Amino acid sequence: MANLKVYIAYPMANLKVLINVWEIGRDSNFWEDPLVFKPERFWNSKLDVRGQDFGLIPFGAGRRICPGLSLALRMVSVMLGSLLNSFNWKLEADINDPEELDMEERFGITLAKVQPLRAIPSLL
Ligand code: HEM
Repeated sequence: MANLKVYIAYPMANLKVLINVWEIGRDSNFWEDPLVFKPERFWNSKLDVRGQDFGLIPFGAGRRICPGLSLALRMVSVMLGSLLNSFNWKLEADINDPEELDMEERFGITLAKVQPLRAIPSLL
């Protein structure tokens, strides 16, 4: 289990707890090669993304867990599969090697890339 990275704030006497999900995802005590893009790490993984394993909580956890979780888990694979099956895709600026992608992150409440990822679809 990853160490929970917890921040506590006291705005107007209401206790707020913020969980640093960004840091959990980069914790080398929990993830092997945390900075390497390795989707196959999840192939035989028993991690439960439904708020049970705090090493991976894309939908949050507890009372305020995302209520759209079940819909999202079904729809993301359907949408992504449809897009991949319906079009040819290439990266903007004729980048052929994904290693050349600029993955720099912009600081904010939610994480964004400095250079947006632009993929161009063409008909099959
Ligand atoms: C891949 C897709 C999605 C991801 C990664 C995601 C992630 C999240 C996260 C991290 C939270 C905050 C949970 C917390 O505070 O602990 C949240 C809240 C919420 N999500 Fe999602 N979500 C997704 C899709 C959806 C969909 C499809 C719906 C609705 C159809 C939805 C509706 C909501 C609502 C209403 C909240 C606020 C819940 C509350 O504050 O009590 N989400 N979501």
